[in-house]
Amino acid sequence: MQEIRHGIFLTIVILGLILPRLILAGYPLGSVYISFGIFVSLFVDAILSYILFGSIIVSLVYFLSVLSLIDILNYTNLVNIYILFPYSMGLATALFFGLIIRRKYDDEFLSSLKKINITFNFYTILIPLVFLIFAIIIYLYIYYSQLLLIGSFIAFLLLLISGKKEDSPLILSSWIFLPYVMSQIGSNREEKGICIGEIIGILKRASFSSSKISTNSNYKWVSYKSKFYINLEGNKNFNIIIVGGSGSGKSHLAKNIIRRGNFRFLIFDIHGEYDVNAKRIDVSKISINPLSLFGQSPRQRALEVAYMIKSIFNLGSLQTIDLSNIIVDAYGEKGIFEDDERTWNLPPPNFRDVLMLLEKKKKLVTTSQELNKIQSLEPYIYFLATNTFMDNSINLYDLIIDDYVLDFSKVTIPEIKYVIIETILRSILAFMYISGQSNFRKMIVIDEAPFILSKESGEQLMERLFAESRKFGFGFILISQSIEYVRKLIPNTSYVFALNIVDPTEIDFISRLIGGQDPDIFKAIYNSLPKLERGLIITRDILRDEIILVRSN
Ligand SMILES: Nc1ncnc2c1ncn2[C@@H]1O[C@H](COP(=O)(O)OP(=O)(O)OP(=O)(O)O)[C@@H](O)[C@H]1O
Repeated sequence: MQEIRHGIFLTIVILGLILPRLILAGYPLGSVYISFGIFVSLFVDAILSYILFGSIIVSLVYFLSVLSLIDILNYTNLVNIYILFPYSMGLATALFFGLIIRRKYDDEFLSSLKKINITFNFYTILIPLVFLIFAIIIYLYIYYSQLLLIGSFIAFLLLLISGKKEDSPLILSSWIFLPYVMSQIGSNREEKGICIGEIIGILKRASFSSSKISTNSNYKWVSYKSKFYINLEGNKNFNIIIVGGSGSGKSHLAKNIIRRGNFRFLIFDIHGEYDVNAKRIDVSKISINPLSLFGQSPRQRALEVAYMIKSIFNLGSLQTIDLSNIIVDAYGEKGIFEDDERTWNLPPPNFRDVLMLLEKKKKLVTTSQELNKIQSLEPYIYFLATNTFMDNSINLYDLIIDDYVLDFSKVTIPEIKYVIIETILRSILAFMYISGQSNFRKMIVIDEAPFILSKESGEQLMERLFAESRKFGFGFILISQSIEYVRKLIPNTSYVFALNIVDPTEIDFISRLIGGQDPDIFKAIYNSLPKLERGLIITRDILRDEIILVRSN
C-alpha cells in the first residue's frame, strides 16, 4: 500500500541522514567523511525512490523532502548545490536501468493525473484550509522557512485535488509527505452504483508485488483498498458477463448484484440454485405456447419458430422453409392472417394443431415427393406437441413486472428446456418493442448461458437483446464457464468479470480480452487467472482504464 511504501522510504532517508553522523561521531559535521556518507545515502535514496514509486516527478519532489529534512535536522553545512549531485546521479542510474528492464517509460504520477475526479464539498475545503493556516503560522512566526511554507501551500493545493480531507494534517509536514499526497491524487473512486466487493489490487508496472498472486511479469498486483462499485447507469448498456470455472463464485456474484441493485429481476435458474427473495416458478409444472405471436405478424413468428426448431434439430434450409409455411397455414386455420392485423390477437394454434394440419395435408397430397416432405417434419412437430407447449399457463408479461426465479432444475429434456427459454426471451423482446423506450429497470440473469448461445437462433436472439435492450431499460447478466460462447456479445457488454479459470484456451482468450495488446499485461493476467481463490475477480474498470483485482463479498 502507498502508506507503507512512503513510510519505508522516509525511514530509510532519515536513517541515511542520521547514521553517518552517529557512526562518525568524532568528526565535525562538515567533514569529508560525514559528507561522503550522506552523499552515498542520497545516491541510494534516489534509486530507491524510483524503484518504489515509478515516477521521476515523485522522485524529484522527494528531493525537496530530503532538503526539508536536512533543513529540519539543522545540517546547515550540507545545504549547498553539491547535494544535488549524488541524488541526480542516483536518479539517472535508476532511470537508465529502469528503461533497459521495462523497455518503455511510463510515469505513475502522470497516469494518476488522468484519473482526477474532483468533488468539492464544504469539508474537503475547510479542513485543509485550517491546516494551511496552522502551517502559515508555524513557518512564518515559529520556525521561519520560506521553503517549508511553499511546500505546505503546494500540499494544500494537492489535497484539494485529491479530495482526501483525512490527509490534511500532512500539510504541516510541508514537502516531507508531499509525494505521499501526490500519490493519493486520482485514487479516490466514484462511489456510485452497486457495491459488489472490495478492490484489493491494481495491475501496474511495478518492481515488486504486494499481493500473494504472483504474475511473473513486469506488471504486478499492487495493493489497494477501496470498495468496488459497478455503475450500470453510467455505462452504455446494462449488460454483464461473468466467466469462471465450476465453483469459482459466479452465481454468488450474480446473486449479490441482483440483491443489491435497484431493479426488478428475472432469473433463468437452470440448476435451481438461486435462493433469492422472489416469486419462484417450477418450470416443469407450467406450459408455454411457442406459437404465441407476442404482437408480431404470423409469418415473422412462424419463421422464428421454424428457425428455432432448425437450430435444435439441425434441419436443412428447405425443411425449415416448409416448416415455416406449415406454421403460417396453422395460423390461417385459426383465422390469423398476415395482412389483417386485427386477427393477430386471436388465440394462436399450438403444435397439436400443426400436427393435425400435417395429417390433413398428408391426405391431400398427390405425389410421393410431397408426402415425404410432410413426413420428414412430422417427428419434430410430434416431439413439440406435448402438454408443455399447449398454451400459456402463466402470463409472460407478469415475469417482467415482478421479481421471478424460473427454476428449470426439474425440466430434464434439454430441447424442451431450450424451447421454453427461447420463447420467454422472445416474449421479452416483443414486450420491449410494444412498451417502447423506458426508464424501467429489469435485470435478466441467465445461468449456463452456453445452453442458449450454443444454438444459432439463441445466439442471434441474445445478440439482439444485448444490442437493443438498454433503451428499453433492460440489462442481462450472462454466466458462463466458457468465454467461447459469449465472445460475440462482448462489444455490447459493460462489465466482464473473470473468476478462477484453469482451462488454458479460456485463460488465453480472457487474458487477451481484458489485457488488450500489451504482452506484459497479457502475461500477468494469464498467470493470475488460475491462481484466483473463490470469489476473486479480475476485471477492467472502464471508467479509470485500470485492471483490478476484486474480492466479491
Ligand atoms: N465471494 C464469496 N464469498 C463467500 N462464499 C462464496 C463466494 N463466492 C462463492 N462462494 C461460495 O462458494 C460456493 C460456490 O459458489 P458458486 O455456486 O457461486 O460457484 P459457481 O461458479 O456458480 O459454480 P457452478 O459453476 O458450479 O455453478 C457457494 O457455496 C458459494 O456460497
